[in-house]
Amino acid sequence: MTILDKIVARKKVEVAEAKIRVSLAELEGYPLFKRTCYSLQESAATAGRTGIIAEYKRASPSKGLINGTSTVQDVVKGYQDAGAIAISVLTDSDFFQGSLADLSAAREVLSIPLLRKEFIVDSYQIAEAKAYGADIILLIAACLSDEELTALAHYAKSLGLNILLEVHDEAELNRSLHLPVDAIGVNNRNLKDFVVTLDHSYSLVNKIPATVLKVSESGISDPKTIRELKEAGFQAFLIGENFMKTSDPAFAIQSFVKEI
Ligand SMILES: O=P(O)(O)OC[C@@H](O)[C@@H](O)c1c[nH]c2ccccc12
Repeated sequence: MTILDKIVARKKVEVAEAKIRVSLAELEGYPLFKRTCYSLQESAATAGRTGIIAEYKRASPSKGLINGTSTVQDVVKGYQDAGAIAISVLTDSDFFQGSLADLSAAREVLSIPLLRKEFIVDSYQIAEAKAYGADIILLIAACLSDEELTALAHYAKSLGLNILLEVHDEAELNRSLHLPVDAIGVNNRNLKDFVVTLDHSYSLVNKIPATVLKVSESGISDPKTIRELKEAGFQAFLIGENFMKTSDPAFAIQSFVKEI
């Protein structure tokens, strides 16, 4: 069993429990459920922004505890001030020490798109994302069938959410090309064995359609890498640990963007 299998198995139990606590009809009545989402593509095209999707990540299965002290609102405000095009907040608790409370706390202080970073296996989680203030959801091709991807993507679009579709290889990309997504992210980290290599980004970038935002995800720690990925055709860069591993992630992103 890979870590991804473990997370997905746990997720199905969590979702079943959540549905008992709060019905879909209740989620649809939450005040944030009605809000109009910010557009990720518009944010990326706004002058003065950096292309960085900056992530609030306390812990991860590959690194353990990354940052146990920096609070979500301080960090995401700092990311926004530094010119991030969007903010990613982990909401998984068991493996990443995140929560939906982190997501809605981030929403309170942000005026740029917010991504619910989650292992989505059920449309209920998409309704939750909307209800807690997300503008973007993540769909991970590695943990969804073609039928699931299609159904989840159409449901997210019906709620006005943006979709970041995550792939790791060409087969996953090919399965995703017909979906109504706003961005395609190439995860440089293999979620099955945690091996990180930027080769995935470089080999897939030209196969991603020009109509979607091209995102390179994970393992980025050097401003020079951003310049090279841009040169190769990427428009956005998902970065978590490199900022979160410092005692002041907001300061870390500010120094980083000066060099890109
Ligand atoms: O911390 P990093 O190496 O900068 O990576 C950030 C982000 O790409 C990573 O957290 C991530 C990418 N895809 C995911 C899917 C689930 C959980 C986490 C992720």
